[in-house]
Amino acid sequence: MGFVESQLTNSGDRKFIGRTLRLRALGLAVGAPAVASVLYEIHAPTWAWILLAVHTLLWPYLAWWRARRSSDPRGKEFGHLIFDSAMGGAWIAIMEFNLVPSALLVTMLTIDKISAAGWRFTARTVPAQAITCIVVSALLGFPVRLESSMFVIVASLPCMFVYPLALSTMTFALGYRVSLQNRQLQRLNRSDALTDLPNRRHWDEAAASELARYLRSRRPAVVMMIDVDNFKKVNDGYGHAVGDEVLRCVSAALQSSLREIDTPARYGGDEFAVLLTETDIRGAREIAERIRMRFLELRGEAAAAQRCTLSIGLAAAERVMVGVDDWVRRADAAMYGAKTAGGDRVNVA
Ligand SMILES: Nc1nc2c(ncn2[C@@H]2O[C@H](COP(=O)(O)OP(=O)(O)OP(=O)(O)O)[C@@H](O)[C@H]2O)c(=O)[nH]1
Repeated sequence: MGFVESQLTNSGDRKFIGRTLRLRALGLAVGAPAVASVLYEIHAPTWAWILLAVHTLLWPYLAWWRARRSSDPRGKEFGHLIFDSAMGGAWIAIMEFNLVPSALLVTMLTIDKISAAGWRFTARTVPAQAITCIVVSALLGFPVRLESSMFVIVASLPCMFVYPLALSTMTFALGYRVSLQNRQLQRLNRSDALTDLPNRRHWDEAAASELARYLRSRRPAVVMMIDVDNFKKVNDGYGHAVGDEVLRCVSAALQSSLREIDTPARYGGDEFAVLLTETDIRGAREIAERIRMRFLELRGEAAAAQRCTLSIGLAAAERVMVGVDDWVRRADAAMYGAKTAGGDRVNVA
């Protein structure tokens, strides 16, 4: 497993465990009064009270400690969830199947498992719950008292309200976090890490829809291809880090010279592309000159020493174009024209 994957898995594990541990502590805190009210009514023996105290106060911390120490915390926590179900079964038997708290316990334990690991895992916990319930009930002589007094119902109220509210709040927070992460991933997928400009894939999509719009409405649009002159010399003479800085300068020159509606992109290596919407060639030439001059101001000493400049080619959208490739090819040819004429200039297809 790679470093990034293992980091993701670790952080996913931590979140999963944090969530199940919080739910366990809360479930036990709100469930304990309901169980205690039944123990009080049936004059339960001391061992039952001690078990309730240990289970409520110590078990959440013990589970947390065991999960933290384990090399497979997620697997450990799945084991703890099965133990929770088993204990649920034991408490139902000890409470002599008192209707309201028993039903609440089964419901809480079931939704808890479904939200943590889905139906398949939940089904696996059922035998544990059923077996402990039967065994403990048999040990106690199968006592059954199905009804619930008002006292027990009132003691069960926190469990009825607090737990579902907490669970739905946590589920919402989880969904919200996932949607934020998805948006972030989408953004990363569409941008270039070095320059923070859109990447080629994003730009190609934008150019394709702009060309379709031009063919329908005839509203002008221009593609600008930009290549850095003598870039290799900066890389070779000063190292890639300085080369990277020059590429960031191109990005800064673009961002400070373009309008909101234009789409710049890192097209690859030291080549950049810009989609200028609602712009004719005359306007595009002005913008290109602005970018060229701005880069000269920003480029830094190393780039200046190596005469690092911009060669820019422009091509307006035309009816004969069959696709974006055609459009880019023309702008590229214009850009090479600028380069062969000495660089540091703007050339129109
Ligand atoms: N620092 C840096 N260099 C890169 C990156 N991507 C590509 N390059 C380098 O950019 C250079 C581009 O090569 P050329 O286009 O031949 O360089 P040039 O000196 O500008 O050549 P002309 O365009 O003919 O002027 C290569 O040396 C690549 O290794 C990058 O992300 N960072």
